[in-house]
Amino acid sequence: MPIVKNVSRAVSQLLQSSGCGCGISIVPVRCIGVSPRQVASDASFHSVSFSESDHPRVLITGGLGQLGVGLAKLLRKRFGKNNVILSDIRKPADHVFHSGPFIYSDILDYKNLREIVVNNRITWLFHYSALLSAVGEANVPLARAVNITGLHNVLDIAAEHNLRLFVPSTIGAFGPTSPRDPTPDLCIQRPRTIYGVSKVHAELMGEYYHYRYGLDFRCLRYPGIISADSQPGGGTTDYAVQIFHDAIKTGKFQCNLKPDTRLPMMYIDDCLKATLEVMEAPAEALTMRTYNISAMSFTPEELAQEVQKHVPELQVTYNVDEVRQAIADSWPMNFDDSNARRDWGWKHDYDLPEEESRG
Ligand SMILES: NC(=O)C1=CN([C@@H]2O[C@H](COP(=O)(O)OP(=O)(O)OC[C@H]3O[C@@H](n4cnc5c(N)ncnc54)[C@H](O)[C@@H]3O)[C@@H](O)[C@H]2O)C=CC1
Ligand SMILES: CC(=O)[C@H](N)C(=O)O
Repeated sequence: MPIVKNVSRAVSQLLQSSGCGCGISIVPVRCIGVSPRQVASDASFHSVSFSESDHPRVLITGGLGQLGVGLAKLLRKRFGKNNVILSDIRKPADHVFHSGPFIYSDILDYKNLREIVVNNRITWLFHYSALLSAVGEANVPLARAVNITGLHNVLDIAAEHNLRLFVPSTIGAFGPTSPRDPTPDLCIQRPRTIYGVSKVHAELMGEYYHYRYGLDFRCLRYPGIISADSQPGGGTTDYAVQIFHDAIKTGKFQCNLKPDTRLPMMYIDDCLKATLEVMEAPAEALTMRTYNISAMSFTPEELAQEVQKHVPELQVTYNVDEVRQAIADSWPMNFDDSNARRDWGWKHDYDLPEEESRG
């Protein structure tokens, strides 16, 4: 039986790692011989399998965002510090730079990305670069370039060099015409953000490359991720991270979603655990290449109440951002992840207590 810790535990852990000193010590394939860019449409493909006895050599793109540094830490623990390279177009903080290999990589630069993969003998690629939902709506051309053109570069390089490729998708890959409570793996997907459209595109392209070229593509649709020691990158679910920082720093939090907006959420440790597990799952266990994963679902009001148990003086007000609210209202409220649980044994560790899990 998995240990299901309730969200209070997660909240308390989040608050502790945020650095607050209040009473409760809250411190707040197969492979193709040539690139799909060069391949003739009638080409046949052969299989070259990745040697499982070796540690993978890992590259993480977009690794300086909310999730990448934590992923690198987890993977380095498992595969060794020097086998995991973080990359981004931003300058790393000192502690990140000194924690293991870091390299500049712009995913829009195909040749540079290919050079990094070849020179470092990369075998697994975690493609985290993206513009998230809210920032994507504020700059659609850039989001289209990074999320779609960048993905094409990554797919081609992964197929050409026989990489195992992980690309995260999101609850944002669904839209107002999808069933929202719960949302199954296979259903109507007509998102209304460039972010969502680009993620549906990524799911379909990855699956197509899998069937067409034998690319070992693996994809999880993440819920909103909550974390304490990393900042969110401009998404609709950012409030659920910001509340911890504000609770510690100012004791005041202004929420940009309505108090009763229910969205699927997950604690970062569960998210990173699932990511490693699906990458390590034997290929024959995977009946699909894109899976929903789920842990808990809550509203801003419910989360605020939970945080107030630890920081009773926290004042919460609501100032709704219409763009984010419209996005949230079109996203799933609860996620059905039964396929992930059946196929590769997914289990979350952090949850809401039963009686609080539904409004
Ligand atoms: N954080 C969350 O709640 C969720 C995240 N995801 C997905 O997980 C992945 C990682 O998410 P986060 O870390 O939260 O994102 P983030 O927005 O915090 O970080 C994305 C990173 O991509 C980098 N980037 C932007 N343009 C780039 C380029 N041209 N070349 C290379 N890097 C570039 C940015 O510098 C940034 O560090 C994304 O693909 C996101 O869609 C999915 C669902 C939920
Ligand atoms: C759920 C996501 O994909 C992301 N956090 C966002 O809100 O855009």
